[in-house]
Amino acid sequence: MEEEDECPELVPIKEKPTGPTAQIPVTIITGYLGAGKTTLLNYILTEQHNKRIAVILNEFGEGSALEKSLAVSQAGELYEEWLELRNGCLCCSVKDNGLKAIENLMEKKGKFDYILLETTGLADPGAVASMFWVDAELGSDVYLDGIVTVIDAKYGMQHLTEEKPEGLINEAERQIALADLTIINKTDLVNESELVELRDTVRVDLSQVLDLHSFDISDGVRLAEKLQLVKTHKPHLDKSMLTITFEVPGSLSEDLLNIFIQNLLWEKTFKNKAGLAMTVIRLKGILSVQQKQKKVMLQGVHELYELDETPEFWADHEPRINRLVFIGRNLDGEILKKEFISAMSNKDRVE
Ligand SMILES: Nc1nc2c(ncn2[C@@H]2O[C@H](COP(=O)(O)OP(=O)(O)OP(=O)(O)O)[C@@H](O)[C@H]2O)c(=O)[nH]1
Repeated sequence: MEEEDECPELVPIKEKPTGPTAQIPVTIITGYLGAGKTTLLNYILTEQHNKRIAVILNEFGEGSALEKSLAVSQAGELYEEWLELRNGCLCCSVKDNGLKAIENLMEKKGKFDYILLETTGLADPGAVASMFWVDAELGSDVYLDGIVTVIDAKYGMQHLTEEKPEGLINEAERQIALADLTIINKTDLVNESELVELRDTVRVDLSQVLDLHSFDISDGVRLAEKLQLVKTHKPHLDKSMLTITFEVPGSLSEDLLNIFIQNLLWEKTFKNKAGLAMTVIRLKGILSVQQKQKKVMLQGVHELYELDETPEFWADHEPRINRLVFIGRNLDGEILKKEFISAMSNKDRVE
């Protein structure tokens, strides 16, 4: 056949096979803390009915168990299987585990049409992506299809322009620089000129990597080299960013809860032992609120927060336990927990 004449007889292993043995595309979904990655995932999972989609989460540090349950309670049965990639911080050492997790998943559940991998808000997607090209050499079942970066229209500029301490990279910037596709989310929270400003900034950022993409096409440079070009030797974790989680039993007064959250997010009233104000960038919780039969979800991003009843009832004998996750700077878990308990017992005591 004519086509066969044109093809070399031996197909290199890195060529994508087609047909039933085709590799499974992996899309990395990245974006800063609270940008809307999970919201996007839920949307994709709801929209795509005829595909088997596996979702893999790489959550940050100790918060993983709770974050997992938060996502599950949002998406219900859509998720076929949960994988907690142990190290939390994928960008450092989860490399092997990440692929292993995918392989285990496929072993257990059969092949998927698509894999979505949500990184943590503080991840360097370059490190996540690199695990796929390393494995591509070994003839993996999966290949990296693209990196999608979700940007928060309201806080994206702030994240991008944040001055990092010497030697640290700005995660938000890197997430955008490595994106194949950027999605500006939460446009309802900004006006037209704020949106234009962000769009222009992101475009400028993108132009810095457009060369890499074109290089990619003209010279057949693969992702490996592309990543090499944008590789940084700087340490990529901002150690001042901490995750605090704690649990407090009882049912909370909604009024006192609002006061506590506002003091924390708006007034920045609480200080750590060094006297520095605790700054929370991301806040999540599953709470028991007085007079509410259903679990209440707390979601906070910088100064914005919402308390929403979930569809899930507290079971009859289920202990009412409030679980909270705080991600931010200058946080002290002990002090924060003490402040929380004290704020909640201010008037209506925590039962
Ligand atoms: N106003 C508004 N809020 C949104 C939109 N998309 C998401 N949110 C809210 O933003 C908050 C964070 O959304 P998530 O999807 O959990 O963000 P995330 O990027 O997965 O968060 P992390 O994984 O913790 O980094 C939630 O309270 C969402 O309801 C939007 O388009 N408009």
